[in-house]
Amino acid sequence: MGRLVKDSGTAMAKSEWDRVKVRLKDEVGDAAYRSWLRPITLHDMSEDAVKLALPTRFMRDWVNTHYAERIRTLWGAENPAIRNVEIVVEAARAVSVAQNAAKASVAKVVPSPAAAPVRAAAAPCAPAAAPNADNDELGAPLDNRFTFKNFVVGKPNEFAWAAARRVAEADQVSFNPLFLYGGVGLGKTHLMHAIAHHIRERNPERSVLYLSAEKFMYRFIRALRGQDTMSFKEQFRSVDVLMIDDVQFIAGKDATQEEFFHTFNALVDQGRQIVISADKSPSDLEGIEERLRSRMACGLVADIHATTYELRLGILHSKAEQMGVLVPQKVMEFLAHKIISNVRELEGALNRVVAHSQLVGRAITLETTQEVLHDLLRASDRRITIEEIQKKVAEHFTIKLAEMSSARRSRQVARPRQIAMYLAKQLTSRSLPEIGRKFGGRDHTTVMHAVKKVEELKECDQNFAEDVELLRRMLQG
Ligand SMILES: Nc1ncnc2c1ncn2[C@@H]1O[C@H](COP(=O)(O)OP(=O)(O)OP(=O)(O)O)[C@@H](O)[C@H]1O
Repeated sequence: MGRLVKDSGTAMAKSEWDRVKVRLKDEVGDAAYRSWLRPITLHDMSEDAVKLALPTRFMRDWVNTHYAERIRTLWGAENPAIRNVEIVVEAARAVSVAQNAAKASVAKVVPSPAAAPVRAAAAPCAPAAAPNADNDELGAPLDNRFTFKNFVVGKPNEFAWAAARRVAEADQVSFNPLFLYGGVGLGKTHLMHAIAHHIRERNPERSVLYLSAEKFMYRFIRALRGQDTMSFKEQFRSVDVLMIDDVQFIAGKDATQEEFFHTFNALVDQGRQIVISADKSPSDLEGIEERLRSRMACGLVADIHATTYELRLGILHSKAEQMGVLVPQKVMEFLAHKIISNVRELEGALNRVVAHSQLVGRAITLETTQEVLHDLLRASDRRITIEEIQKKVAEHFTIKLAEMSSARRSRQVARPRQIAMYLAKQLTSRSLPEIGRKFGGRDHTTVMHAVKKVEELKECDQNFAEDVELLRRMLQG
């Protein structure tokens, strides 16, 4: 790449890129834009070439195959001097975005999905924890995968993530304590481990102690039994950073709370950092003494919200890349639509699909995914009815609802009917014969044909694909 253009050039490139993005969004539609094009960043630019960056190799390859030509043409129209548009993987993006965001403000909005590391293949069901010897005695082992690099940032978790980074990067105590809370499986433990890893890497002489509240209690009870509370106190009060996960566990455990309260105060007084996680905010923690609750709330309280579709998709890309497997975009979108409960389940679903494909030696497709996750999908099915689907599709194409069951075969009604059958297969747990019966008593092979036809059309006709995607979104609320 030639000479780098300086500030004014960069600003110009940015506005050109903004305009190209608007055109692209118009052309490819909202869903594809959000999945593939919005995460692109302008990496750098010379007089005749532009370098764009994406956070994962998978995304880079996808964009290269499907959109690069169009980007080149549109950029050429904006600025004829640009002859070459290159797309690269920028794995470090999460860190730099992270650092900037943490510096600027803990609440700063960052794009999602964030960068994922490019790593060699790993078994889909790799053991969770790789014990970290120096923490083994008193604390709990850290999971080597739970790093900032592997944490995908999106709207629901950006505040907690930025606060965690701030604590991990600060040389002095910033917020004390940092209190992270959120529902099950949304990444609290991941962020806690990431803080511990980061501090240890940057500053190996700082002693970081990470453990669950449950383990804290057991160690305390053991010390009481062994009449060795002095050394217990000493051990806990001499660390630089104390991290207690799932503090809700000590609800109702008065003696443990009392001890924790004193440990907490002793550490804060000495200017040591404390990080706590829980499933609820301090004020909502039942069974925890008021004085402890107010202590826990007096630093920074940051919550992690339920995931969004975009975050789930970003996490799936990141996890697939970490495993070194190629998962079709259709399957990722399907999973991101369907497995909405939490990240742990989403990850579990992806692991199952990948493990199945590797074990039976079959490619991952939408069909195999639906088969493998049959039980999970049924449970998470939001009970969209076939009647609702028929109604919505009929309204969308302005045909009569009765045409869904009629024998008419003209394209004008047959195509919407096929789309409705396809959506019924995708969004409900009804079998093909059941679907057929709801569409005027048609045979299951007709439904199968409709599903296949719609998939083919989605592949080759972008507008059609957008239409179907739009309907799906409307139905899923
Ligand atoms: N933003 C994210 N990016 C990547 N992985 C994530 C993210 N959020 C959660 N995960 C993954 O989801 C799984 C569950 O996360 P974690 O154990 O941190 O949840 P938790 O909030 O501590 O749950 P619990 O309340 O059950 O303790 C982990 O494998 C973690 O790596």
